[in-house]
Amino acid sequence: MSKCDESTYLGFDFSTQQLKAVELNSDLQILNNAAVQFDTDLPEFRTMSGVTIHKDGRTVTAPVLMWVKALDLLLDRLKIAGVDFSRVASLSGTAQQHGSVYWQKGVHQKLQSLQPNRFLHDQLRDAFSLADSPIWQDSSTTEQCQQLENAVGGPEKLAEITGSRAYERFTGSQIAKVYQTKKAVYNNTERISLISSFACSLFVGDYAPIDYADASGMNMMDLKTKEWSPQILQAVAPDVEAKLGTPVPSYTNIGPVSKFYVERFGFNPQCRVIAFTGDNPASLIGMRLKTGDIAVSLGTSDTLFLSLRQPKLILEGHILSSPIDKDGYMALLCFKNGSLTRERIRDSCVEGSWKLFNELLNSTPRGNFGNMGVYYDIQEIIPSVKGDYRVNKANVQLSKFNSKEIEVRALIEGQFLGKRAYAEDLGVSLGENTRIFATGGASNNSAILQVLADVFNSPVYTLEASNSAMLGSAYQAKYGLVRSDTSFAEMTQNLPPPVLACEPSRDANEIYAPMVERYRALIKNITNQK
Ligand SMILES: O=C(CO)[C@@H](O)[C@H](O)CF
Repeated sequence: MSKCDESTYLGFDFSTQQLKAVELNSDLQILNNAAVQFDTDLPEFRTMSGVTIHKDGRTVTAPVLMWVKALDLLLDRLKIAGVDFSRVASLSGTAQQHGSVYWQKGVHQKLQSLQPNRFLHDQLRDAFSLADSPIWQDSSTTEQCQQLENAVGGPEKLAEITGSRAYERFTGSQIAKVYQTKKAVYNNTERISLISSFACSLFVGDYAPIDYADASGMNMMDLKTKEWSPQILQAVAPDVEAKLGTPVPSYTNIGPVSKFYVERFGFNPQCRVIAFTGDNPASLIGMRLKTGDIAVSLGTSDTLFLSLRQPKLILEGHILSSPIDKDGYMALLCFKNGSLTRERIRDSCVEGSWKLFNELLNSTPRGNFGNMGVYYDIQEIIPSVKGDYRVNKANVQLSKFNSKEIEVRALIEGQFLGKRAYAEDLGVSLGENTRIFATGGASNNSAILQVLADVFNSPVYTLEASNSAMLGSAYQAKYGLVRSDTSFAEMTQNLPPPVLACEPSRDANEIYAPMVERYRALIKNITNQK
């Protein structure tokens, strides 16, 4: 640690299942961290894996007050972990993307005058016109998606303007649904935040702006002008622009931390709050991706993303504004059925033991004797399919495999075959210099990483910590302060290089290249069956 600079930096990650934070020193080394698990630490909100799936099976929400109460808890846990808040020079954060928070009329003044002797959740109990926020697992807005695409002239046009065709979880359709089905709520709302800018607002004690990268996941911002598209605003709901505020670059220095934190936790009044962003953009920061590298995040959602110099028109997946270069971009593929699906198959095959899961995975050959499976607990994004589907080497559909080890390998190979198929559709071409960077909870599982390396026929690297989104938000906290005289590359040049976790087997491509084509045929067959 450089002797002279005792400053520290905080990064907060409001993810689907937990709220966590990390403290870094001025050399970006990890000093402390803490976490709050929503289901177990805040059982009064009765969530399952941090969310509430409604009776229709498509509406998925999370209680806003749960996130507020989690922050009260987390700050106390950070203090117990040894964080000296007076040393924090700046903080930033990240959150699950697309979710929206609806602030009640008249709350602005309360947000600016929070009392240090009371919990945040106690003071903000009545701050939200919608108690249960729609989140990224929601798929109930198909009708509103259709309306958005019709308003601009079709899916390609919407993708050209915003970086994505209409997606059910994207905020534009979600706001439109609130306006159409809960008009009183909409009319009683003075500000609409993303979960990232809502969290940032809690720290600045004011409505924080939405950043470019997370705004790219709303189907509302013009990716080129970085302004809300007037055509789309009109199609979403009346007067919505006044409720959104103006988007800002993701590294924007928003302002000082609010008095509430200075007086309640001893933060330095000079501590700056840097704009919060979405978890995938933050993960791109945390992984310090170079052009050509591919990131695979294995979390509640699985995502695949990469840096782009220029946007491109795609209909499966998303182009977002880069979180560290306002003229750069990132491509993102998101798969809803990630860790929870892996846990379901683990529980059904080996009663919850990852050790046994890995033994079964390692006991089966690459290619799984030609067996292949796709497993979608909830409506998947790409492909738009729900349910489990299995085929044998003759591509005959089976209701089940006759062994657990076949099932385990079919799950993991199927998840990665899908990622490779859609990445190649995106224009990714796997070559001898391709590096896969793995992050997220499952990136700690070497058996799973070996399958990733084999399916992509590329070496897999991991980083110091598996939570790259949280780390990335802490890097952004410092970058937002120093960027006027230090590039991001210079700021992070002394961080440990990525670690080679595993390399592809020699026969990987001859096994998996044909399986990618069989995967495409299986998906086509399933979607035709629907
Ligand atoms: O919907 C997603 C990205 O488009 C997910 O990765 C969420 O951000 C997970 F929180």
